[in-house]
Amino acid sequence: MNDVMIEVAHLSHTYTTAPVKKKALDDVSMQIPRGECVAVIGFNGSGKSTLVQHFNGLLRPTPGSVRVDGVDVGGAQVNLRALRQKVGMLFQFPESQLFASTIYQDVAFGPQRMGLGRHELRARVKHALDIVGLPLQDYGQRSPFELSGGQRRRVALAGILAMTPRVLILDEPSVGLDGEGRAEFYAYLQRVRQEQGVTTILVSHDMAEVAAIADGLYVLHHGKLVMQGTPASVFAQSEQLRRWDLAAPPLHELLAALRQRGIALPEDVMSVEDAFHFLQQTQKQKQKQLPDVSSRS
Ligand SMILES: Nc1ncnc2c1ncn2[C@@H]1O[C@H](COP(=O)(O)OP(=O)(O)OP(=O)(O)O)[C@@H](O)[C@H]1O
Repeated sequence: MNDVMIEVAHLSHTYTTAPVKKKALDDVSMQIPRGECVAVIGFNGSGKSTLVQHFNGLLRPTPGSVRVDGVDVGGAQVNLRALRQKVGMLFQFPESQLFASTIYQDVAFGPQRMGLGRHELRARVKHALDIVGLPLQDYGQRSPFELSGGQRRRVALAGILAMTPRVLILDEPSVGLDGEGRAEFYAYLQRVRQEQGVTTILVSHDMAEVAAIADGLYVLHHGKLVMQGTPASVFAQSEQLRRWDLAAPPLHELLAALRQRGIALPEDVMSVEDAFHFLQQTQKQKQKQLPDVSSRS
């Protein structure tokens, strides 16, 4: 099996509907590995949403190409329905798109249109609601409108999971949630990744969030892909990021400042605990190397 889930080659996109033409993507090429969680970051208007809308066929690549699981999504033969089943997309404020009178009906809406039998449909809805922590027996017959914002967003996520996608795109999934709602949402997202091995693409402004969850980052600036790498390697470039109106999370700023002052923290040191452990080990090694003056008399 190919290790690349999404392959973008020389993709550009110009909106022609606005009063002035707008080049939103400019010759972007990238390869998103299968099963990883990656994040697309960049200042407002840098092209993040435009890029990910190419992954499920909402926008067609002209010029350039996008292949999802080996299939050219711009090809004349592409089956858009099958593509959207494979690539689930959670838009910003997805809870505003809930419409059915029960949570069951809402989550069942997508898979119902796939022509599944009643038992398979119910099993899928049950599994999806279990994953997001809203068990069918407790929540299935309730109205989504009785739930908190964070819970409603999880219902929307369950609606996508019930389609068993191989790729999950989340556009600013935590915007508008309070701290607890965010933490809960991300805990369930981690579970989705562990249980279903979906390739996850996150569009986010929240750098601490992406540092905590993503395996890899892609940085867009004025429609161009200007940097890519692990969160540690990208956030180590804090001066460069500032030029693109981005800021590394405070913890990474602190680690970068320590490195600049000569403390040789390895790149995989990503938390206060890691840094503390590393410094403690270094201290111990130094002490071992010192001559033991106490035994001399
Ligand atoms: N439908 C559209 N018609 C015309 N211009 C558009 C359209 N959608 C986006 N744009 C413009 O294309 C550029 C990229 O927009 P896009 O939404 O992809 O950026 P973004 O990085 O996702 O922004 P944000 O962080 O604000 O959501 C922006 O200048 C935007 O104004």
